[in-house]
Amino acid sequence: MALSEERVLEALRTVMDPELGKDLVSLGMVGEVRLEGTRVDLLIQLTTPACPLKGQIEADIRKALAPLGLEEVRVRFGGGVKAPEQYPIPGVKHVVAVASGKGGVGKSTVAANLALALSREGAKVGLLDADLYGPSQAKMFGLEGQRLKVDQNRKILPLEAYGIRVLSMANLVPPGQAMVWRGPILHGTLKQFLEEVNWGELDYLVVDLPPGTGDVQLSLAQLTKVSGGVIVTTPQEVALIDAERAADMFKKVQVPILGVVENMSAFLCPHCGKPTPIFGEGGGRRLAEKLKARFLGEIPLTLSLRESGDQGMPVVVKDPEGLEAQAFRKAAQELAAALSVQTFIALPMA
Ligand SMILES: Nc1ncnc2c1ncn2[C@@H]1O[C@H](COP(=O)(O)OP(=O)(O)OP(=O)(O)O)[C@@H](O)[C@H]1O
Repeated sequence: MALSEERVLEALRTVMDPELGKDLVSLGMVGEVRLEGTRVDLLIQLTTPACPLKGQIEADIRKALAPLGLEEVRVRFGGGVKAPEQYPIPGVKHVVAVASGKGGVGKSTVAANLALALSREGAKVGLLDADLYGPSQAKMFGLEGQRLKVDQNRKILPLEAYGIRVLSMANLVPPGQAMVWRGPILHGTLKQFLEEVNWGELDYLVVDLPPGTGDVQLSLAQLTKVSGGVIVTTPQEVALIDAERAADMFKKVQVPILGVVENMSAFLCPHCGKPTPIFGEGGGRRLAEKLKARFLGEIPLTLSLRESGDQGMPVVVKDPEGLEAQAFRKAAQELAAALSVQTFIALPMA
């Protein structure tokens, strides 16, 4: 049988997306097939630009096309499969809310580094610091004291740092000014952050929520479609109980839980590298099992992580090859995978 683009497509129907368990053609991932003689050029649109399985997909494509006897197979990847739903913030494909039950478990640190790790995987990312009571992202990104500007349509422009867009309440009010938020004002402020900001085109808008299960969580879910929530906890029993409450809150407002990140899993000694499980072991994984959610990974407790946050350069940027950055990269890939599963499997296809 002569070579044709149809035959190539037929062969691609046998290649499954490993996470989604459906073939590339039915998922709408085959963007372009260009056959010139015995060479073929393919554009594969990934369901998420931070797809951890590119390598495997490419290998499976090559295997499926081998019987056609092509001389050359070129595979390019894009990040543009259209999600089967329209999202209400213009240009923003996914809103991912990061929550914790208890304060001080490192939620903001995890949100910042996850956002940066997603961006390093090739995604366009924004970070909204919705921790209105104690905004810390401006400091974490070295953006303290910078004022926000507006565009020609009078929309707020987020600040840029390390390749992502960051918006924090800390850039709207003078440092040290006490903030008293009452329900309606808080709701209005969050609404403004979501609707009157020129976020541009984003694959992910990561929202750093205040700790606990309060008004902001509720407002966020009312104001926009949240694709999913991430729960940050330490392995400690008390933190786990509160984390479960944060998860319950997501369920109440119908936000699917994408996964659990365990922070401060074990202290890594900066001298000998020996791990010490200061807050216990395995709690995050157990919580994920209980919630029937994905365990996104463990982030160690290290001096370098604490210092990098205080210095205004998160560890994923400061030491991209270090153990901490690797842990965040893995968690970001798991998160991206969880999000494509829930976008393309849980929701009906368009
Ligand atoms: N894995 C870690 N290793 C070392 N230090 C960490 C780690 N995670 C967070 N920290 C440090 O712990 C402190 C609290 O972290 P962070 O502000 O991220 O917590 P939070 O849960 O967002 O707090 P809040 O409840 O105030 O919003 C910070 O000084 C941060 O640098």
